[in-house]
Amino acid sequence: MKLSPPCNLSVYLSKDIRAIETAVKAHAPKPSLMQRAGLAAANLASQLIHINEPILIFAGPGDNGGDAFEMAIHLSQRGYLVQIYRLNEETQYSHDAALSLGGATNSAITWIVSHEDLEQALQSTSLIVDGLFGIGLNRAIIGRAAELVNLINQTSQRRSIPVLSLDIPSGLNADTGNIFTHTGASANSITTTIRATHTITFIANKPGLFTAKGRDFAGKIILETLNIDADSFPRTSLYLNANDNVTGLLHRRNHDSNKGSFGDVSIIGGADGMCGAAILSARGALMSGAGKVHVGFCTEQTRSSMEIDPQYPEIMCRHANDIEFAKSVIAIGPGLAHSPTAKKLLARALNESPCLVIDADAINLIAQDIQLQHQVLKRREKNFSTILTPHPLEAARLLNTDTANIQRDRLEAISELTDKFQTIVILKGSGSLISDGQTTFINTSGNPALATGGTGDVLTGVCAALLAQGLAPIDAARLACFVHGAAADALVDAGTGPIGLNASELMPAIRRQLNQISRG
Ligand SMILES: NC(=O)C1=CN([C@@H]2O[C@H](COP(=O)(O)OP(=O)(O)OC[C@H]3O[C@@H](n4cnc5c(N)ncnc54)[C@H](O)[C@@H]3O)[C@@H](O)[C@H]2O)[C@@H](O)CC1
Ligand SMILES: [K+]
Repeated sequence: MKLSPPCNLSVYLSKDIRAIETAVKAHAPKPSLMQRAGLAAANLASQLIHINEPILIFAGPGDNGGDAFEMAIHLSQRGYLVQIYRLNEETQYSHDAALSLGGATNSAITWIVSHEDLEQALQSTSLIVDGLFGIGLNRAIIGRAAELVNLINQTSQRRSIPVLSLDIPSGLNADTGNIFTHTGASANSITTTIRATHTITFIANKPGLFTAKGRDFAGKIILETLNIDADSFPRTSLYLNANDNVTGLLHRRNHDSNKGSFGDVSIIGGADGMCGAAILSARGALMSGAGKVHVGFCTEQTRSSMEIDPQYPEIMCRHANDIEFAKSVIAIGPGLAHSPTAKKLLARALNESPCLVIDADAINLIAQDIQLQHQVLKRREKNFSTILTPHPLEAARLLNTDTANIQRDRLEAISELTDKFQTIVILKGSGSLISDGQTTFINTSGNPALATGGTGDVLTGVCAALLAQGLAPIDAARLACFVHGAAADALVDAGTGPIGLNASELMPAIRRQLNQISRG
């Protein structure tokens, strides 16, 4: 993969961003990063609202507030009616922020002090700017700051006006995408965060904007690298998974092809009463271009529980025992259940299948059985490819913890999973993570329409089909996640969802995405 930082898909933790800031301050101090950030934010605001419209800017006690002052200076020079509300006026500003405050004080800006004036400004403003806290936030927002956050959120919702967050929505953890939480005397947890319509993020993308709660609070994300020289960016092992870096993973097909050119996929699962999950995976594989697709049903009888998939007779139905595990890409788990037969089939797949996707009940069986875990590890020694696709609860089972602990820091969780199992892992959820243990990608497509039964089974089928078409396992996992999410996005844009979108409707849309990408 040709990706080297800085590019608009690179992602950095806040400690790395601090290091970049330090390097820039040493080598290219002028204009200051705060001045550059303020100018970039003013340019964006100018696109969001018309000249002469009022803007209400909230400035916090740190350098995020400094960015806000710089922005205010530019906007007032351009003729906007700028009003600023400062949190914590006795604060000890940094050198840069104090300079910016000085500049703002000498500009034609209205400083709001009283509660009445603030109420009035909230009623009349066309844009709210959140410069309260950035990557320096280190605890939950409480007290007056929390009141302001709630006022901002309520006003923007009631009046349908945009909220532009500077760097990151105040309250969001830039590294994890979680909201800082405070447990008060009543033991009730307080979580307070700005719900932005736009976030202009400075220097580099932060993971917290794209995973966990980030996508719900950041709105549209605009990256401003502030003209920082490429040499100031360290190497990163964290990237976004987006259209720009998945295009090209799936090649245009040669005319001189046959069904053998695109590989065989066999889905192992569909125990009695759970055929649907395996069928959805098989259809997902078929619609994603696999040459031949089998389902091996894991039933207690010797015969397959279904003779045929009536809607897609192309899918060949067998008993799982009749599948040749070494000869096709195997996806095991959807509807597999926990029977002794299921366990035997999983042990066989781990031992024999060079290319394996492990999902659902197969993950749960592995979580409960140390012997199966050893078998997963042995696959690496044999140079076999393996993709594990847990959702947060399955991930928690694999790591002997609970879902909250997985979601607390999803990047840390996926790193533990790749370390423990030495496989490629897709940690599903908002901002799915994909990692091979060396490089981690945060998926940027998808929406809540995917939060319905069966979509995970489809994803498994898509992964398997892409492996069967010869993609490297990490590329298959990345492309599968991207098209799965992009298909849901396209359907929602067309009005099919988010409410009521189902897994079956997703598959034709995935097929369209794959065809677009292979042409692109
Ligand atoms: N350092 C730099 O060179 C640059 C910084 N920039 C901006 O500066 C931001 C980081 O600035 P800072 O490190 O000053 O941090 P912040 O502006 O995020 O705020 C931290 C300040 O708030 C206080 N604080 C933290 N949590 C609090 C809470 N829950 N309630 C009340 N007070 C709390 C801290 O004690 C500190 O004074 C970035 O996000 C970005 O917006 C940009 O100007 C680009 C350059
Ligand atoms: K902010």
